[in-house]
Amino acid sequence: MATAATNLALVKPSTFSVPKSRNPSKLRVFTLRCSSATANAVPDLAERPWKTADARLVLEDGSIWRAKSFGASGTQVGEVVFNTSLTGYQEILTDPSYAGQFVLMTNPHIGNSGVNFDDEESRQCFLGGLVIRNLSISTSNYRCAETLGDYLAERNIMGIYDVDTRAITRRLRQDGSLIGVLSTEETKSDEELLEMSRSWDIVGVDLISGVSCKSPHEWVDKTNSEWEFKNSKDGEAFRVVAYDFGIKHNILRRLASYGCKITVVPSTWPASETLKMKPDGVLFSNGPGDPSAVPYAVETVKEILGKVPVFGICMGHQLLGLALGGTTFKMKFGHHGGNHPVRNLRTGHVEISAQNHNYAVDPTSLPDGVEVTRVNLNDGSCAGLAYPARNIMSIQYHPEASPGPHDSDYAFREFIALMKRVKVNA
Ligand SMILES: NC(=O)CC[C@H](N)C(=O)O
Repeated sequence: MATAATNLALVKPSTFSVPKSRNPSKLRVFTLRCSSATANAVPDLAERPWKTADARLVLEDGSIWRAKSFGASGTQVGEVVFNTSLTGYQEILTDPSYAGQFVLMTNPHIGNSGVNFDDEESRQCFLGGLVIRNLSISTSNYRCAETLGDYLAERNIMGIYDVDTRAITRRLRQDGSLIGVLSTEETKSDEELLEMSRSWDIVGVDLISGVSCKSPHEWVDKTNSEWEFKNSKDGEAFRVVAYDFGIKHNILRRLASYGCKITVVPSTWPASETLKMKPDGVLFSNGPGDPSAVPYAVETVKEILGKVPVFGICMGHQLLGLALGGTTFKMKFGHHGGNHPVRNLRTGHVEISAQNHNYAVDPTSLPDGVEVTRVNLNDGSCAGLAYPARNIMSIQYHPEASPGPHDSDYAFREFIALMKRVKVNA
């Protein structure tokens, strides 16, 4: 069993799965403000100068949420998760780890700063859709290139607003993540959408292959460096191979800012090819979905471990946990937001971190020699691992933030120090 760096008791959260047998006797419809009685009292709905509800979010628990659509139209199924970040919706929209999910923002006012060309975290939006309380009626920011609605429509991503996001969040906290269907298609009945939500699942699905790059390439940042937060480079360049399981650009930017030259490789890139490149270190990136659904990636990680220093971030951390012989489990509703307190058990310091994950490593399943270096202070779950004898380090959250506070940036410095130590002693 893994050891904690201090005496702080580690919590082994119990496995949670959404009961598929929910079968409410009747469907419940929720609307915001305008009940059907009030709507009927208005003589001519078509004459209204504002938009009326034209979309539904149907959850697998039988609740139906009437809403207004923006962005793309159509019908889409996904897992609903809530994100507590106050800002940074563009980075959230382009985080590939959200593939297969609808992101519900708990901040009630979204869209006021529009979107720009520099804050993209990947080549496209991979998430299933966006659920918000209030879509800003005006967009005002000197970096703004486009409104949020136009941006989503061009990328064929559905959004809904004027929906009670607080009520849905409370439901998710109580019952756990739920599968839902977003639809603007009036021809589809509530029952049909409910059936869709109940016959779809995200567990056990390989979502990485749909978001990873297709061929290896050198990382060259095209972002205006004005937005980069700087640090003094070490003066020494380290060569890093970064496995793209759905990598966020800011991981690459932050590593480059510490002087690393990075080759990004696809998720299926053989370990033998990576080792032939003789890197100083290997990074296993964040990525969407269930880590136990990608055994090929676990095998790749296994073949690299112990041969070169490695750093795992989020999905990368989970794959490392599996490669070391541990297990992962699905959390009740996961961690998504920029305000998660984490304690570094080596230093005792608390950092406020950016997180986005639904799975976690069970620390009690790990072999001796593996150290739990960090815990999430909200629920005691494992937030970081190290295996010093094999030059392994990993964290369950996002040191690159984007969006979020920069408290955890020092993790990149730790990786640089690890590569340096191994290089000097080689
Ligand atoms: N950000 C990530 O890498 C997410 C990890 C994993 N897909 C999860 O949901 O737990």
